[in-house]
Amino acid sequence: MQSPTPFARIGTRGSPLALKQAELVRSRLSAAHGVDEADIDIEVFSTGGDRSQKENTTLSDIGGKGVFTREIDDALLSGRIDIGVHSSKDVATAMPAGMQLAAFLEREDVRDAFISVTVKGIDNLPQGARFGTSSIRRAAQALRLRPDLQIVPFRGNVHTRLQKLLDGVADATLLAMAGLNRLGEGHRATAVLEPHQFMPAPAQGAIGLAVRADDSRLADLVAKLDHGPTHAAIAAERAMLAVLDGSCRTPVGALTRWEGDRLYLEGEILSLDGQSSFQAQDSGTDPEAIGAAVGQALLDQAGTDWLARWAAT
Ligand SMILES: NCc1[nH]cc(CCC(=O)O)c1CC(=O)O
Repeated sequence: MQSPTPFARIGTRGSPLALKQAELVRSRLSAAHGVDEADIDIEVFSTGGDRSQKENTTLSDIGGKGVFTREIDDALLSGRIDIGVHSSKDVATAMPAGMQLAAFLEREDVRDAFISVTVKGIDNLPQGARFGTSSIRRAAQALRLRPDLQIVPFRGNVHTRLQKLLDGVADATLLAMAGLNRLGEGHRATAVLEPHQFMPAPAQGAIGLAVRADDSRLADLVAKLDHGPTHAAIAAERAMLAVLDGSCRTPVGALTRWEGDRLYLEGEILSLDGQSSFQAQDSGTDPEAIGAAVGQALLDQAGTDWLARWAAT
């Protein structure tokens, strides 16, 4: 039911995971501000990333930056909605002028899950097994351990991918634990992967709230939902990604942890076949500075022409 004068209008994609996340944000907003959930509208948008799901395209094919957010960004900037709810890992580092990721809910499990209906782990896959993923990061990480694997394109929402496994389209896949948990499907994980071997995507597992940069009412509204440690970690990971071009054409992993007040960031870039990789790490108290330093250290090792040599075309 659309309220005539909603307290806030939330914009989201329409996948089951995106809707769950939007509903979570609505319930948090309602609790934080003492308003009825019925006074918070959820508006669903189809993004370019959603429309290309049926094709055998990788995310780098469909243009990368902003492909899962553009329609929601436009609605935010035009004032049709007040808050864009995103999986932060799908948000390009270069955001449109006039908007910002202002708040982050507490992060879910950052790790990737290995899922198979036939084997217990990646080591148990038979020679030349079909590994379903359209993520160049996950493909590179899997190929690093198992260069014999045959990577097969695997798109669609979480349930579609789980069904494809049951249908035998691939022998195994990787999915974010965060998405599985939010959908109540965490039990589908065959194994949770060690996050240094399978470093998560920068900002994986964190719901981000985008608002218009000039709107202080909205900034205050979402500030109550912000989880400080998550916000700082995402800032560091995204700052690292920004130095590394910020596109999804290159396999990039990031992992943060706290030791007291000190934030540690580890970063990794891989060649598409996973046979070359570079790692760097730094720590400190300024998230943006840590991220920039790790990104630069990775670039220094890989050489300035790394993107041309390693990027998906
Ligand atoms: N690109 C799709 C996407 N975007 C965010 C998540 C998972 C949830 C999250 O990272 O917050 C997923 C699915 C997946 O990678 O398994």
